[in-house]
Amino acid sequence: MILMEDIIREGHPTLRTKAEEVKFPLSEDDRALAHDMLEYLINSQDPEASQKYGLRPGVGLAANQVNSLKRMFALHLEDDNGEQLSFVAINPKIVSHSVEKTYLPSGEGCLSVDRSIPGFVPRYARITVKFFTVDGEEKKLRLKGMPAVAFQHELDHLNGIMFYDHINEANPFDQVPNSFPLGEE
Ligand SMILES: CC(C)(C)[C@H](NC(=O)Nc1cc(F)cc(F)c1)C(=O)N(CC(=O)NO)CC1CCCC1
Ligand SMILES: [Zn+2]
Repeated sequence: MILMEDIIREGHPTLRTKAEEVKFPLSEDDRALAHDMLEYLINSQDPEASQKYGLRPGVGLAANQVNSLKRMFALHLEDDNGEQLSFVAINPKIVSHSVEKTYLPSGEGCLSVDRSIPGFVPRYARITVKFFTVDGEEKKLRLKGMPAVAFQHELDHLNGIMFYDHINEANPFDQVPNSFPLGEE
């Protein structure tokens, strides 16, 4: 299982390296990695397991964060209707997006960043995404709200981008045009 010591922190070069497309059919190692990443999120959100293993509760985890340059990430979070989203996205892409942007009013954090960095992180408010499941099935989803923000945060990791790269240095709480805080659509 993945523990906090397996999650690399900012300064590690892999966080700034672009990950490579995964080939199908997945190797046993790739399947195991995909499983372990989702398992981390589930464990981290389970009070007993997170307490027992000292896991920081997370809603998303990208392969770069466990020092693997494979284009895959796991998401485990509830959507705006309280539906549980739980999947591993392989070779994910944003195929279209809204003009409007949104941002978490409390700013973003990251399992690979052990400090808090104030500021709004502009994200597309609505995205249409495509990715493959571990079994090679192509999925197409339309996301908004927290799932849309998390998908973009994780996809950034696969491209070596950190959330704070998007914060306006001069005015971290700058509200970019055509944007609204999450939850206040
Ligand atoms: C870094 C951490 C703060 C643990 C963050 N959790 C999180 O944002 N939880 C959360 C936020 C809400 F607004 C509502 C809610 F229900 C739960 C997280 O898991 N990540 C995952 C990560 O670091 N992936 O690489 C960072 C988030 C920033 C935006 C989306 C994911
Ligand atoms: Zn992150």
